[in-house]
Amino acid sequence: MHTSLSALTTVVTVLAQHGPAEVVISGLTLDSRQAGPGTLFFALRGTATNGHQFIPKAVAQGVAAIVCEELPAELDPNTTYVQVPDSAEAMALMAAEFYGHPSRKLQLVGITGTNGKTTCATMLHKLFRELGYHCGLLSTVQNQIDEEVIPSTHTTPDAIRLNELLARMLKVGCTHVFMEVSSHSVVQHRVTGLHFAGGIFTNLTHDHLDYHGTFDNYLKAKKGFFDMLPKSAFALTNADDKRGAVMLQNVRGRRETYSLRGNGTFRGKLIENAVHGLHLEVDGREVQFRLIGVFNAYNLLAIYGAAVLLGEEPTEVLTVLSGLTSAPGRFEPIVSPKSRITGIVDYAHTPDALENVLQTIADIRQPSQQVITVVGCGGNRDGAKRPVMARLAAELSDRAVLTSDNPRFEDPNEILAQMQVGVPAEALGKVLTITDRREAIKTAVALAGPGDIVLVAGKGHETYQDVQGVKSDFDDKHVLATMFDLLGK
Ligand SMILES: CC(=O)N[C@H]1[C@@H](OP(=O)(O)OP(=O)(O)OC[C@H]2O[C@@H](n3ccc(=O)[nH]c3=O)[C@H](O)[C@@H]2O)O[C@H](CO)[C@@H](O)[C@@H]1O[C@H](C)C(=O)N[C@@H](C)C(=O)N[C@H](CCC(=O)O)C(=O)O
Ligand SMILES: Nc1ncnc2c1ncn2[C@@H]1O[C@H](COP(=O)(O)OP(=O)(O)OP(=O)(O)O)[C@@H](O)[C@H]1O
Ligand SMILES: N[C@H](CCC[C@H](N)C(=O)O)C(=O)O
Ligand SMILES: [Mg+2]
Repeated sequence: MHTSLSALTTVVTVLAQHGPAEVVISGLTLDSRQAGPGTLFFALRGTATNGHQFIPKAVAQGVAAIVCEELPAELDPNTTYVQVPDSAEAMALMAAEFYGHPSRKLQLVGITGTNGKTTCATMLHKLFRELGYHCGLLSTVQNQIDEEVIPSTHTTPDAIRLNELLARMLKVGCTHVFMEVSSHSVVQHRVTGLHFAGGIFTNLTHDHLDYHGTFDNYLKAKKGFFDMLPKSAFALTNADDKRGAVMLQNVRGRRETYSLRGNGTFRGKLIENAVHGLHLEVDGREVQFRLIGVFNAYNLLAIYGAAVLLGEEPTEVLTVLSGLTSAPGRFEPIVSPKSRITGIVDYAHTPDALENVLQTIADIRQPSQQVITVVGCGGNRDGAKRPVMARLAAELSDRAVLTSDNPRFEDPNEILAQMQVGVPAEALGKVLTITDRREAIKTAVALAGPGDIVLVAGKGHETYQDVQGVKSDFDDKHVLATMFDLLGK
């Protein structure tokens, strides 16, 4: 792929330009370590470091051009420098142009919200595959082109990777793409310049306050996605969420809502939430689904609403949707062979998700079943979640084992100390703290009697534990199965 630099600079505000005017660009990068001859290097102001300091390195590696906010004191005469007001924004706009605006030729649907993005995106992808379409998926668990799996490193990729993936999807004949839009991606301009056919809002609760500073900023980031939807797009929001209505304020897209309380465009009514699945009435039709939990009733309504807004036939959508399972690591059961202990692996890593999952278990359990919860909180992430999640685990379970979940560059025992602060005095007796996650799961399984429930929360589909930047193999599902076996359960 080749484009002239001048074709790319037409889509951004250029404050100043130095060096050769006519340059051929054969690739884009935001990382000097990937920069080489023919590439256009974007110097981004990061949170850990400043990409501008790597400009000399990129020049030494022979890049064709540089986009930056500040020009270096010394300019290399053979390199073109383009000064812009915002490198991240320019990168997104230029990446969309470089890859030929694939989003304009696809039905691109973005999903934002604190919880439920992966569930909705993955199930929409499965649904549209079953309906006979070629389609793409961009999600926390993995990216997909039809059934081809492309590993993902972020919930929402950076703007270059994003446009590159969309272009690949378009090239192989995809018509629809379902993607998660994280709050980080909105603030960092990863989705700027994309053309969406629709946006979905799931809910907004506590997460990522370390990054956004305040809840209001977090809301603004999510709202920023709805604000960029074009007039032709649908803006589908959860009418039952406190922030659902805010998301629709002043949007250009068509305003649509879903609700379990009877006041949405798409209406659901909960008939039964049982261990074998949800029984719902959706727009007057009774349907049995395989997913469990009231929170999943919301996800199912959002998926159904989006599919109908994309032009699909409601009855057909419900028929297919009723047979689908959720995304990997979302309320995934694994039953021990002898003692029939139900292990549940779930990606609940926010207070709201943990509360919902524990409430769901409370709704479907038999009185004789004890609930034992294993949970930790990630390092280098929002610290304010820690005491709240420990409190919820202690209050809503019969026993809780607090443990580690990707400590990253933090001391795991310090994270655990912050969690313990949240455990109410009267619940201290039922809470254990075991730093090693494998030992914690083993202890929970050892504590479980026949028929009991062991919830292992926080990591879901993840297959690693990140300690000091080193990711070692760790899979909650696998560890649970191993412990069932080891302990003869
Ligand atoms: C906090 C955050 O979002 N950070 C993202 C951000 O990195 P950063 O701002 O820290 O970058 P930096 O390390 O300061 O570097 C600044 C610039 O210098 C460049 N650089 C750096 C070193 C070098 O030798 N040469 C060089 O050119 C870097 O490539 C970068 O362009 O930009 C990078 C490039 O796009 C991302 O990879 C990185 O994601 C980090 C790894 C991350 O963990 N992000 C998480 C928090 C995240 O984005 N999560 C969301 C939401 C999760 C969810 O709830 O689902 C997601 O969408 O995944
Ligand atoms: N609609 C919902 N409301 C509240 N909690 C939910 C909802 N859907 C899923 N959850 C809970 O949140 C967890 C994460 O769900 P999911 O992966 O779909 O969310 P996400 O928004 O993609 O998360 P992330 O921000 O990590 O990408 C699930 O394992 C479940 O515990
Ligand atoms: N997308 C979320 C995932 C958190 C998952 C949890 N296992 C952790 O590592 O904190 C984040 O990056 O904050
Ligand atoms: Mg996700």
